[in-house]
Amino acid sequence: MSQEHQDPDLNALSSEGGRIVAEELDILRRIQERLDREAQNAPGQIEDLDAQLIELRDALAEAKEEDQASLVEQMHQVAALSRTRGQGRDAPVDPKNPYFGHLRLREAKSSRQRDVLVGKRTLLDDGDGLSIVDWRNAPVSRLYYRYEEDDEYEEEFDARSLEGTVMVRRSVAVMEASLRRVSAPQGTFVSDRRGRWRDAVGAAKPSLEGGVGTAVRVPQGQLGVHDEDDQPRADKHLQEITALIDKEQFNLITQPESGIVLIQGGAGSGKTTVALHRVAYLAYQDRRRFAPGKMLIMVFNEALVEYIRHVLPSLGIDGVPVTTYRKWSTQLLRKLKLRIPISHVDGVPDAVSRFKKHPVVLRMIDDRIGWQLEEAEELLKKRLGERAGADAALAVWHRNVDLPPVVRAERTLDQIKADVNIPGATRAAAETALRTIRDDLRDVCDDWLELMTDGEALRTALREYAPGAFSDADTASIVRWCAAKAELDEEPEPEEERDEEEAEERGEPGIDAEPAPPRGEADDGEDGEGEASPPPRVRMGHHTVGLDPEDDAILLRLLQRKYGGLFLGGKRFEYEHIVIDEAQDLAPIEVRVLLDCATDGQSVTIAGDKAQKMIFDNGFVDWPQLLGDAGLPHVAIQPLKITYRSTRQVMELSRFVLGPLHSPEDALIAREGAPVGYYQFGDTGEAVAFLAEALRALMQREPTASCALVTRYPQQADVYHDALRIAEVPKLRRVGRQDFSFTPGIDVTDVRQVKGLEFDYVVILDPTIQNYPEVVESRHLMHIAATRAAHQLWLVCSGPPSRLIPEDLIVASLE
Ligand SMILES: Nc1ncnc2c1ncn2[C@@H]1O[C@H](COP(=O)(O)OP(=O)(O)OP(=O)(O)O)[C@@H](O)[C@H]1O
Repeated sequence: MSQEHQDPDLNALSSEGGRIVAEELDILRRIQERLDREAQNAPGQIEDLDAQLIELRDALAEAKEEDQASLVEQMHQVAALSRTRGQGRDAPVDPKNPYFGHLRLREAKSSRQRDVLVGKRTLLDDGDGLSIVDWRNAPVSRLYYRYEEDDEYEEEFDARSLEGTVMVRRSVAVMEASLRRVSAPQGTFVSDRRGRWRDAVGAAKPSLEGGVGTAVRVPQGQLGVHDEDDQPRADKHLQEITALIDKEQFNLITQPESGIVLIQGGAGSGKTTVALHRVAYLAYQDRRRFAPGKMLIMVFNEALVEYIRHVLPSLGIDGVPVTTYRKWSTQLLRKLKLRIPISHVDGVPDAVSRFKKHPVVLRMIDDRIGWQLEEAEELLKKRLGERAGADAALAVWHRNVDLPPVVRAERTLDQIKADVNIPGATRAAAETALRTIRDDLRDVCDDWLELMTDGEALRTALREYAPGAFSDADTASIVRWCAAKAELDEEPEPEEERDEEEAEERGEPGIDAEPAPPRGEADDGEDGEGEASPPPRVRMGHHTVGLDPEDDAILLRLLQRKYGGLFLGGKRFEYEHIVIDEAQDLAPIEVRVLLDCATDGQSVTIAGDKAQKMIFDNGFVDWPQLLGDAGLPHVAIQPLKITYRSTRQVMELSRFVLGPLHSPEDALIAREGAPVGYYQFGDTGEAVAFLAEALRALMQREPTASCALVTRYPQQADVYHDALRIAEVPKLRRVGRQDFSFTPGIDVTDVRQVKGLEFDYVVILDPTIQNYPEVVESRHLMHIAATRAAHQLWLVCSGPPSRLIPEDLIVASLE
């Protein structure tokens, strides 16, 4: 593997720069020679890691104290390597891009120096003092992410403390086997393709000290800030940026595996990136527990599914399902085979949707279960009457108080059946009562119907639990809409028809799982009933009744509360880790359902930003309140403070747009960039002419750029798209249904489509007073649109401008 075709030319560097780059070139050469050697000598041969471990352990037993720490660390690496072996994750180090970080450590006890490189795979030290550690191998990589050059470090390795000094800490970029950039505290040095090195002045990386450097100079009216040598990357999916992870991000990624980690941060601060790295980190720590199929990444919309999915393989977590709540809940409910057909109706009135997402529903469910249990007990007492042994039978029921209701009924039934001390007649009476109780408790469809259709109970709950949240008109609309579902006709339909219909609903061939008897339901044979036959499907006249989309979570929650979890094929349906991205847009009940799908220990990562709310009827106000409503009042919030995506200029505008919704105490840390452009026109035609020219020029100058033209409403996007197409703007796409291609070009879309995504350039079309009035919703929406821009933002307005736009920006444009 040769480093460069030509010898590197370091003449343009200072002597210190030259020394640093020469050192890095030498290290890369040594690593590449070793990889070459290993590839030639032992293709496919796997080191005997166990033997190495034993050898190291023996050496440790005899080692002098000053040598122990480094032996322990080596053991750690070998152990890590052997853990990942055979899992398809032991791919060799990629010689084209073997590592991205370099540490030189001097150990306190031995004063010995070693070079530790940080990459995506492990390469053990073969005696020349050079090794590569996997970034996920936390005790070692922590030194890289947490310490600066010249820092003294002290870290625990397997209960031993490792102390020393970080002599060198540099990040390096190796591309196609060539060293192209070295960032050190002394400076950043870059090389062109021909190996000519120079100092990079004003590196663009923002830091906590504040984004320094000068704004990019772009001629007025020109869209695009890149020159020929510095084109944006062509793949517009979320990038793998492990090399760039900062200390705070790393701390979040490496939080202990159990418990909830809440990642809050402004737009573009890396929340999604951190959440995905955390998944990769966990998978590395315990590959069996955190196997891809046992984790779940829940995102806001289909575009985000697509945006994120591509980065999973490079993080080593290919195969982790990425989905949206709606898709997940619908598929799950279908698999659970309730007697309600799981198909959704549109056009739910706003008040109904708001009600069904409101935490009041969680309270209503709890209340209902509470009085169901009271009624159950009454029934049991009544049936037992004054019989001998009635108290003993009741005591069994009481003993099981902590069990989920259905399980409680079943367990009590089983125990009483087996209890020979209770007289036979009493047992028989208890059994009959408990079967009735159990069957009543099991039927969550009934629960759902009654919860949603009992007008009086609804009114009382709204009054009591959400005073002021719903007007009388809202309440009337909720009761009316829900009551329509009370007219359900419970005629069972013929078996055949049901199967056909179900297959049609799914739009996919068979669902693998058998009808899932929730726990305890199947093993009931002894009492002569066997498995319950599926209850009748609910139909209204001849039409199958559709659920409101919000009903999914209600049904799932009912199942969880009744059965103590969701059960498929007799097995608990749960995940070892769940990521919830954009959590501010989920309802507390949805979050609650997800949290209860996590295994014990609740390993969950929640990411979100309250400034990027898009769903305004879910009752979200703030994290403590969401988590409190979802039953988790005490989760620490660790905000990310650095903006990586957008420039300071974009962020300043975005904060202005947020107005009172933005906390002024948050410092703005972002790199410098081009000024935000505001262009005012008399009508759309004029705006289109101006835009067409700018966009044609952009695509010619920067063919790999991505640009989003964002309107407030879809119809407006149609108008602009058609006009720009006629004006022959190249690579123009109308994106209306989340179907972004994540390739260079111009996407004309509306603001609701772009959430969570990133574009090189964003143009907000017609930020007028009508489109963005001074209300909370517009503030959030315009903020989301603006913060999608990585490099430059324009506002192109053909009407009276919104008050959310700073006055001086508008005035300046007129001068
Ligand atoms: N430490 C970092 N160094 C450089 N770039 C970073 C860093 N962390 C994140 N980024 C980049 O910043 C951009 C935004 O990241 P990401 O989408 O994860 O942020 P987010 O907080 O989820 O954004 P939003 O809330 O706006 O959707 C991405 O391009 C990502 O690669």
